[in-house]
Formats: sequence, structure tokens, C-alpha cells
Amino acid sequence: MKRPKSKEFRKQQRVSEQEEIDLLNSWIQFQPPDSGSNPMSLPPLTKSSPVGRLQDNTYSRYAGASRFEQFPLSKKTKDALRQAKFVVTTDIQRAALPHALCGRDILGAAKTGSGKTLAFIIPVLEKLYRERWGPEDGVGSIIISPTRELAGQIFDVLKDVGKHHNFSAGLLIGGRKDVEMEKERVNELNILICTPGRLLQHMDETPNFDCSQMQVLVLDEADSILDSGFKKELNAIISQLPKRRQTLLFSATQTKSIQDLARLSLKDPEYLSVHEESVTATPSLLKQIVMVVPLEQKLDMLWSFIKSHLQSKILVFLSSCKQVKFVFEAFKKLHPGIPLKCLHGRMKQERRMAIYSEFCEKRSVLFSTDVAARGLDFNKAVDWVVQVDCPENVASYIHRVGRTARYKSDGKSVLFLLPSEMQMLEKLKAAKVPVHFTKPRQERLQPVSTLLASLLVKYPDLQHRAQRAFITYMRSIHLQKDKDIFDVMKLPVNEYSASLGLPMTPKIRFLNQKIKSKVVSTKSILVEPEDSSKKNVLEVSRNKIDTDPFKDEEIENDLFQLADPATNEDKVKSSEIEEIIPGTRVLKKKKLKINVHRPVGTRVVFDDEGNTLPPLARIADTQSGKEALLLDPEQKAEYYKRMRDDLKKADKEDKIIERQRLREKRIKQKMKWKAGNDEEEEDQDDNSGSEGDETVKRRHKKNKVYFDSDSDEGERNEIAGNARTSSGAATLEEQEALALKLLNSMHS
Ligand SMILES: Nc1ncnc2c1ncn2[C@@H]1O[C@H](COP(=O)(O)OP(=O)(O)OP(=O)(O)O)[C@@H](O)[C@H]1O
Repeated sequence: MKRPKSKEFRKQQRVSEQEEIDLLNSWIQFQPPDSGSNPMSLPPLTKSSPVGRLQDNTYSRYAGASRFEQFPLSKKTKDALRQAKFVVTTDIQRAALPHALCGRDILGAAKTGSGKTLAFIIPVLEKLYRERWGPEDGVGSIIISPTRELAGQIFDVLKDVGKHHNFSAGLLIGGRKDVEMEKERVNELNILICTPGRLLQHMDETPNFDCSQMQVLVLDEADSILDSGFKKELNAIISQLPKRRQTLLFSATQTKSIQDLARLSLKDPEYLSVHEESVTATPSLLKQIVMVVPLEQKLDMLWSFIKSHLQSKILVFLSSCKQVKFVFEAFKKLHPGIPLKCLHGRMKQERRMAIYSEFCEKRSVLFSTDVAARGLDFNKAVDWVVQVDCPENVASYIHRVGRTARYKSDGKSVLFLLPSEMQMLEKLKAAKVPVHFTKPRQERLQPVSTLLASLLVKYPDLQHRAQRAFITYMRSIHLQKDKDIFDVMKLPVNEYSASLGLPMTPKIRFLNQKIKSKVVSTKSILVEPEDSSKKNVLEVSRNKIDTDPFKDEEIENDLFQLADPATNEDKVKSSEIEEIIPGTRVLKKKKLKINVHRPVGTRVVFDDEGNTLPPLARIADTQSGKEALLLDPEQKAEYYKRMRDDLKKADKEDKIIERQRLREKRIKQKMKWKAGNDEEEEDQDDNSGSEGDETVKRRHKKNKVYFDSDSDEGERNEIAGNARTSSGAATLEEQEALALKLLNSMHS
């Protein structure tokens, strides 16, 4: 009984769909926007204006319309938009939709969080609908995103707005294990949302993968995809796509390179930069602060910031995976009183997605590489974006801060600049980014470096992470293109290393050890005795939240003035900055000093007060008064011989432990590798750490060798001071006992 009825119903539906499509086509063609015009300049229709086919067989104007219902869109799309509470268009939607619906190529630029996703999702759905695209037609549209998370987010929007359509869509991103299943199904999918690497993998490996009929190509974050990082992949992809297609490019920072665009063979593209006339390049509700923070104070500043914003959702950008891992692990051990998370390109895809979703839902701090810099629209607003490391350029800055203050909501951001990076301020100003330059409140800083030093003593793994974080940071600065801003030779290497809690500055082999450390103000490093560190940890976490060096009212007044180091009352000269901001590592009474420049292999000996003793003083201890000064030369020689023997013995023991540790590490890594665990690839280059696509991993593999050597360096540094001796086959327990003994003897 039901069958004929449903057949009839389907037929009826087909007829009414065809009628709707005919109407839409006539409507679109009746009064298309002039080529080269920006529909934003047209007066909007009133809310009560008649829409669609009018009585005199004409159609209403849709160029310049400001409500979705006024556009020639299918009922299915309009219903979904209404249900998702999308009623009024944003500027970029108002500008782009009329041209896109006419089938024109578009190069669209609009501020972050201004609704670019809908500006391309709607035309994709409408084009395929009007073409009556079905399962048998295969791939009709390809949407490319630079990161997996962003691809996932676009997929969610597509599912939402396209829920009444019958298209099949697939999310093709790297890091997913079900690639074989994907290969079986990919030809049945109508809309592909993908990262470049995975798409290329299908083009290369999937039998009969066919996109020769595809209609619309979209590049979200187009400038990033057209960038040299994805050049090869994109060229290979484009070469397999039909020339006759519509191409839509969107980004908050658009490419203007003719060369880039030529690769895409755009046809008379419409350049729509809707906020070009705007006074600012960033969202108007975004309050932006820039602070000069010396490298060795960055973690103190970050810690203080987190401690004073425990009720906020904070996104923290660091320049490499290894830095993210180190800061996350170290701060987690210090229990700041707010959940901490981390996100970087070396994590398993499932975990990345889970962390992304958790951060959408909960108040927390997310430490991230640039993998979260573009496009992500965290569900519940991000309160603060903190850029601990300077972004590589202004575009990157704009995308990072754009994770807050999205679509009518407000937000705040703070950028830590090194004194040597002050040029960035000029560049931001030139790019119409309104930043407020402010000085950090030194008296309210909560130093964390000494706590880190204690943690590193307690957790050798963390020390390893700190070394890697140090090396990758140095390398990231070394590799930055903009040498006006980034100069590795200007970095206070030793102070920075000490601020991470490292007892010694790791060697930086890639610089051929050319870095000369600037005048080292603190020649000694501070080490807390273990129990005192515990006490300090507790004290820090108990600290009151009322010490906020970033108080918001400070930035309210002249937030929208461009900070001008030359005219601003906070006139900044690098030399002055160093005066303004004293070193953090102020010696405190009870702290112990260890001379980091002591000869290799020298043991540090402490007196009852906890002060370090030079070797002779140790002998003097056993003598009294003047006698101590008149030491018998023979006695002295004998003492030194004994000491050398002791050291040799200790070195031998150290060496055994270290070899064992390295062996275990290698075995562990092998097992991990065998198990196909692609997470936590410790020895890989993660200098950018910002990519989520496996293509990018491939790209980085070249560097892997380079970084492996850096890591070796780190390892060597860790064991610096230990003489090389033959290996002994001690058991793990014995090694541990030995290590414990050595540690105790060092601290007793
Ligand atoms: N017309 C609209 N009405 C209400 N909300 C909208 C509208 N268009 C988009 N939004 C919302 O605005 C937010 C930002 O949109 P979207 O992520 O598309 O911005 P974007 O311009 O792509 O940002 P980015 O440059 O960072 O990628 C989203 O939460 C989205 O749901």
C-alpha cells in the first residue's frame, strides 16, 4: 500500500524540485550583480520587500540582500539555515553569495570570525542541488583545508546546513586509520572535505578515483594552502582537476600573488575584500596587548598570567611541539588551579579531535602550536589568546588572535615580544592592527623558573623535554625568514636555558656553536632543595588571584590607538627595556648557587648551610685556622689524586647509567614504532609543529635527520661531564640504586 504512495510522492518531489530549480536559475540570471562590483555597496532590501518571483514575472534583487531568505536559495538550504538560527548575513556572505551563486570564481578576504565558512558552503550546496547531483555522479565538490581540525569543523557546518539535502559527504584527513574503507567509498561521495595530503593520497592510490566531473573547488585559508609549504601537493591536485570548474578562495589574509592565482587558473575572479576600508585588520571587539618580555622571563610571565586568569578559557601559542609538550608537562606538575591541555601536530588524530572538543566545552588553558591558529571556531568563546612566542609574520598574528572575538563576541589577546623583536610592533601597526603597548607589572610576577629547576632534578624526563624545547626554540628563531625581527644571535642563551630550569645550557649544534652568549648577568643557577621545591609549589598554587599583572582596565583607555614606540608614552628602545625589566632570577637568601662553569666532571660539594664549597675549602674544612692555609704539598697532591680516582669512579658509574638509559629508550622507541604508534615522535623535527596533515609530516621528514642530531646533542649535553668508560651489564634495579646513590651524594 505504501510503496505506490511513496513512489508517487518521490515523483511529485522530483517535479517540485525541478520547478524550484528552474525558478532559482531564472531568479539568479534575472539580475546578477555586475562583475567587479561589491554587493555590499548596494542598499539592503527591507525586511518586508517581496522576495523571489514577483507579480510582473520579474524577480527580486538579491545582490545586496542582507537576509538569507532574500537570496535565491533552495528551500532545503533555507530551512536548515533558519533552524541553525542563521538569519542575517555577515558582510562577507552578503558580498560573496550573489557572485558565487552566479557561478563566478571568488577571492574573498574578510576578518577572522566573520562567517566565511557559510560563504562557501552555501554556494557548494546550491550548485550541486541545481545540477541535480546524485550518488551516481561522484565527486561534485572538493573543499580543502590546511589542518585536520579545521576540515572537521567545516564538515560539521556542512552537515548542519546541508542536513535536508541528499548529498553524501566525506571527511578525508590524515591520521585516520580507516583509509582502506575510505578508498572503497570515496568515489560515491559528492562533497569531499579534506586536507591536501589525504586528498593527494587518494588521487595517487585509490583505484578509479575520479573527480573529473567536479564542479566547485574551495580553498579555505587559501593563502596558507597556496603557500610554499603545500606547493607540491596543491600543484599535483590541481593537475588532476577539470579546468572547467568554479573556484572559491577564502581567507582572513588573502594572497595577492598573481603567480599563486595563475596556478589555480581562475576565470575573471571577483576580488572581495570586505574589510579593506576598515580602520583595523582585526575584529573590532578584540582588545590586543603587546608586552616586552625578556626571553628568560617568558615562562614566569605565562605562569603569572595563568594564575591570575583561573576562570578564563585561554589559548596559548608556542612555536614548536616540543615547547608545547615541555610547558604543558611542567605546568601540569605545578598544579596552577585550572585544567591544562595541549594540542600539536604530533598527537594521534583521535586525541587531537578529543582535545579540540574538550577545549570547546570547558574553561581551561590550551597550549598549542599553530595547528590551532587558523579557522578554528571554539564553541564557547575563548577569553584570551596568549602568544608566548612571536608569530612568524603579521598574517600569522592575525589568525592566532582571531581565535577569540569571533562573530559579535569580544575577546582579548596578549603578545609577548622579546626586546629584539620590537620590529614586529611596527609591522603590526603598518598592517592596521591596533595593539596597546604596555609594561608588565614586575612586582606581580610569580617566578616559576626556580620551581622548574627543582622539577627537572626530580623528573629526568622533564629535563630531557626542557632541553628539546630549548633547542627547537633556538632553531625556530634561526629558521625564521624575517631577519628584521628574529635574530638568534641576540638571544640570551644561558639565561633562557636557566629559565627553563636547565642546569646547563645545551649545545646548539646547528649554529655551529657560533652563538656567543650576551653578557651573562646570572652566572650561577639556582637550585631548590627538593622539599623546599615542594613547599614552593604549594605556595604558588595557593597564591591569591588578586595579583594580576595584566589587569584589563589598563588596556581600556587607549586600546584602539596604534602603539607607536616612537610617540607612545611607553617609548621603547631595546636598551631601555632591559633597564625597565630587571632579571627574574634574583638571588634569594636560602637558595644554593652552583657554578655552571665549573670544570667538566667536578662534583659540587655543599657545606652545612647549603653553600657550595670549592675543592680546597673542603680540605680546609678538615683543618683549622692558619693551618689550613699551610697545606702540605704532598697532602694536597694526594688529595687531588684521591679526588681524581673518585671522579673517575663516579664517571664510570654515570656512564653505565646513561648507556642503559639510552638503550632502554631505543628499545622503547622501537617497540613504539613497531606498534605503529605515530604519537609522540620524540625525535622528529617539529620546528613549525603547526601542521596537521601527513603531507606536512612527509615534508618534515627531511629535517628529521637534522633534528635527530640535535636530540643527540641534547642527550650528550645531559651526560656532559661524564667520562667515557666501558659498559657494564648492570640490571635495571642496580642502575636505579646507583642513580639514587649518586643523586643523594650530590645533594648531601
Ligand atoms: N550569518 C550568521 N549569523 C550568525 N552567526 C554566524 C553567521 N555566519 C557565521 N556565523 C558564526 O560566526 C562564527 C564564525 O564563523 P566562521 O568560522 O565561518 O568564521 P571565519 O570567517 O571562517 O573565521 P576564520 O577566518 O577564523 O576562519 C561561527 O560561530 C559561525 O557559526
